Amino acid sequence: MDIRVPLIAPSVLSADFACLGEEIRAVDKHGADWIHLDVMDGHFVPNMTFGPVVLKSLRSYSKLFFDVHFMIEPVDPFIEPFVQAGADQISFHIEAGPHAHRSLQHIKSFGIKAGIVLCPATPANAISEVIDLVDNILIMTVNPGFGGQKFLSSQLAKIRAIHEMVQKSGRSIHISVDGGINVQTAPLVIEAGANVLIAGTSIYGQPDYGQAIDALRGTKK
Ligand SMILES: O=C(CO)[C@H](O)[C@H](O)COP(=O)(O)O
Ligand SMILES: [Fe+2]
Repeated sequence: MDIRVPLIAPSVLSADFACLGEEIRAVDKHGADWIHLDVMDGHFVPNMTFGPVVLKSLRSYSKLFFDVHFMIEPVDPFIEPFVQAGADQISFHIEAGPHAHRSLQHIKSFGIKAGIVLCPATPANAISEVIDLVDNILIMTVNPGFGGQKFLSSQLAKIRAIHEMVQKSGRSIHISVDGGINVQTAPLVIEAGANVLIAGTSIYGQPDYGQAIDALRGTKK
C-alpha cells in the first residue's frame, strides 16, 4: 500500500443536507475516492444524522465506494439494512459493545468490507484481537459526533502504533483518519501511516471542492 498517495474520502456531515445527492455527485466529479457517510443515533454520540432509507436514495448519485461510519449502539441490527441500502464498507466503534468479533463476521458474511473505529480515549491495542478480520481501521482524531472540531495531535502516536500492527499482520488494511483533517494536519497523519483522509469541513466548507480535494492529496491542478 502506497501511503504517499492517500485516498480522499469527503465526509458528507459538512455537506448541505437539503441536496445531499448533488453534494455527493459534486465530489465524485472532482476526484473523491470514497464517500464517507456518518451514521449517528443520538445515543452513542450526542447527534443524529440518517438511516438506511436515506443511504439507499443517495446510492443513485454515485458509484464511488460508500464508506459508512457507524456511531450507533447497538450495531448488529443495522448491519443488514445498510448492506441492502448499498454500503460498500461498514466500520463501527470498538467501544459500541463487547461483541466486535461477531459484528465483524456479520458484516463480512454479506461480502462487503468491514472496519473498526477507535475513539481518542481508546488505546491501539484494544483492537489487537480483531485485526485479522478488518479491512479498515479508522482512528478518530476528534471525539465523534460533530464536524468542524480541532484535530487532536495526541492521536498521532496511535496512528503510528496501528501502522506498526498492520505491518506486522502482513495484511492489506486501510488506515483511515477522521476529524480535523486539513492541509495542515494531512501531512502529519500521512507521515504517521494513515492512507485514507476523511474530511468534512476542509472539503465541503470550501468554495471549490476540486481544489480542496487536490490540496489534501498534495497535488496541484
Ligand atoms: O465522524 C465524523 C464526526 O464524528 C466526521 O466524519 C468528521 O468529523 C468529519 O468532519 P471534519 O472533517 O469537519 O472534522
Ligand atoms: Fe466519520
